[in-house]
Amino acid sequence: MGKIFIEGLSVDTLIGVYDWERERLTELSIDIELEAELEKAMASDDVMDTIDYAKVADCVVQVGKESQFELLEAFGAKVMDTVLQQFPVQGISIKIVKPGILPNARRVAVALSRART
Ligand SMILES: Nc1nc2c(c(=O)[nH]1)N=C([C@H](O)[C@@H](O)CO)CN2
Repeated sequence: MGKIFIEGLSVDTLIGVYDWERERLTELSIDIELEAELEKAMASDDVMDTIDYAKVADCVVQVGKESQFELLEAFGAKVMDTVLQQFPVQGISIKIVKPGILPNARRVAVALSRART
């Protein structure tokens, strides 16, 4: 078993509770941690034997393009379910950062995780 990380992935999506947030896209920054079996790729040196992090990143960007959630929590659930569906990972943890949304905080974030059942 091993881990693959994608850090600071920029994802534009329609998200937010308030009317003004639903008039434009918001740029989120997402950290992703994937738990996966990496022994085969360690031996073969072949990208076909691992989780291609470029494909995971494209998948998450696409989820952002297609979704219109109010809450970071609901968006995060969709991201995790989609990655678990499309890639042979054992588990996924994500941190979704929404910068500059509160006047008195640099950023807000939620951290979520799911394991394959
Ligand atoms: N736990 C959460 N709280 C809030 C969220 C959220 O996604 N999760 N979102 C909002 C608004 O959309 C925020 O971006 C602006 O205040 C408020 N609280």
